[in-house]
Amino acid sequence: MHDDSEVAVLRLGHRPGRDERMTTHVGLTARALGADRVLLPDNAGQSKETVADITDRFGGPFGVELTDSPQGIIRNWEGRVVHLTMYGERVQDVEDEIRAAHGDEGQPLLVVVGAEKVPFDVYEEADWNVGVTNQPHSEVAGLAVFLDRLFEGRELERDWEDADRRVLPMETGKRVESTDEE
Ligand SMILES: C[S@@+](CC[C@H](N)C(=O)[O-])C[C@H]1O[C@@H](n2cnc3c(N)ncnc32)[C@H](O)[C@@H]1O
Repeated sequence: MHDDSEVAVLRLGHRPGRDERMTTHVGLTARALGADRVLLPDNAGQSKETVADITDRFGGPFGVELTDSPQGIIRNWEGRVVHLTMYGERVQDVEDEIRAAHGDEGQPLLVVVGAEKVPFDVYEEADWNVGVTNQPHSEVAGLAVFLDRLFEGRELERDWEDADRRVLPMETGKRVESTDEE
């Protein structure tokens, strides 16, 4: 989140058509909840465009990239790898250790989420396989809870740079203002 070492999110797998919204939402959630960038499979170009467009309008910094070798990213990652999976260790049991590696030791963190079945190699290559509950749900939900635990809520207070527009929080109604008004 720019006050610590890097946090990148890697989306493993993307079924064109079927996963379009989910892959986009992995990117948008990574951005909104404090990751520095998201890496998407190279067949997810439309999701990349949408995330880049939101970043242009609502601010950053946030990076979105395509990769033709998601598993290569994991193998070559210079830092620690967290794989989110319902089969993993309980997030509440390992979050301190992960936070210490990232925050105190300054290790860049790669957070991996799947789509369909995740190859077993990923379970072996990850430093932590982490379950946000051990119940089946979604990569977007798992990612959101994990990032909020990692940052201990600080991501909710962040400022956005180079935004064209900003939402004014309201009890009722919707108000979006142009940042040119300042
Ligand atoms: C539809 S699930 C696929 C589940 C599949 N059985 C597997 O783990 O290989 C898609 C992704 O959501 C995430 N996910 C689902 N449930 C989760 C949980 N309880 N904790 C953490 N991540 C979860 C994982 O990243 C998973 O790869």
